[in-house]
Amino acid sequence: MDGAAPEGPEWRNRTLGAILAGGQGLRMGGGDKPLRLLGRRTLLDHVAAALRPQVAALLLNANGPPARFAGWRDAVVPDSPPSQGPLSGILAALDWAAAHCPDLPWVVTVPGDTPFIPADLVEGLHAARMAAGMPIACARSGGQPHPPVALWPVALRESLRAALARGEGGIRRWAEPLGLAMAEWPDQPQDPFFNCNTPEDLHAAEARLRG
Ligand SMILES: Nc1nc2c(ncn2[C@@H]2O[C@H](COP(=O)(O)OP(=O)(O)OP(=O)(O)O)[C@@H](O)[C@H]2O)c(=O)[nH]1
Repeated sequence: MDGAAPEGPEWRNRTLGAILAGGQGLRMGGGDKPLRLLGRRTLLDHVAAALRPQVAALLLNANGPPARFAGWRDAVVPDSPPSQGPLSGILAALDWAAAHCPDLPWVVTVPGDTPFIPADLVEGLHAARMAAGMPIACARSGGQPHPPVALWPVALRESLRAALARGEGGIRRWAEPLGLAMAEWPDQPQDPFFNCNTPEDLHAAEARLRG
């Protein structure tokens, strides 16, 4: 899809990271879930610290006034309305990559509430889609897929736009017919894709952080 396949760390130079923070966070009590504190840092800071070394550039997909992310040093990119869940954020990231980063044909998305993502996430997703000969790769742990944690070719953005225009909002409903490879990580002793949906999840993550 993107010509010759670079090896190993070179994927970093071909991939944009996008942190998805466009949801309402209702189970957490509403507001910006990624701005909740986990230890001394926000969830967003944890995700960014883990993802930034793996990508050439980073953006934050969030809706509403960007001023609340005042400390965020990279782009804040809203959905193109109407928002239809995480796929709208994925499309916003693909469009931003096409407009601003012509050298980056790939986007990796990670939700802003998933603070323990693996250090080899981007490499593992590229390896999985190449091994399967498929255009998209999604993270899986303990047999459980995590569709918002995935690798997307920028070239698929018109297909995604058309799916959203048809009102097809599910990630797997759109991605599976195109070819969705699974990249597996162990979920033991701890799941790297644990996400914080509720205050109780946040307490569990704090206990995990303390070791
Ligand atoms: N861009 C965008 N992202 C969304 C939207 N809805 C959910 N997401 C993102 O999709 C991922 C998974 O979302 P959930 O945790 O299920 O939803 P949430 O709105 O964050 O939380 P709840 O309201 O508690 O369900 C998170 O990264 C969300 O930020 C949306 O309408 N637009």
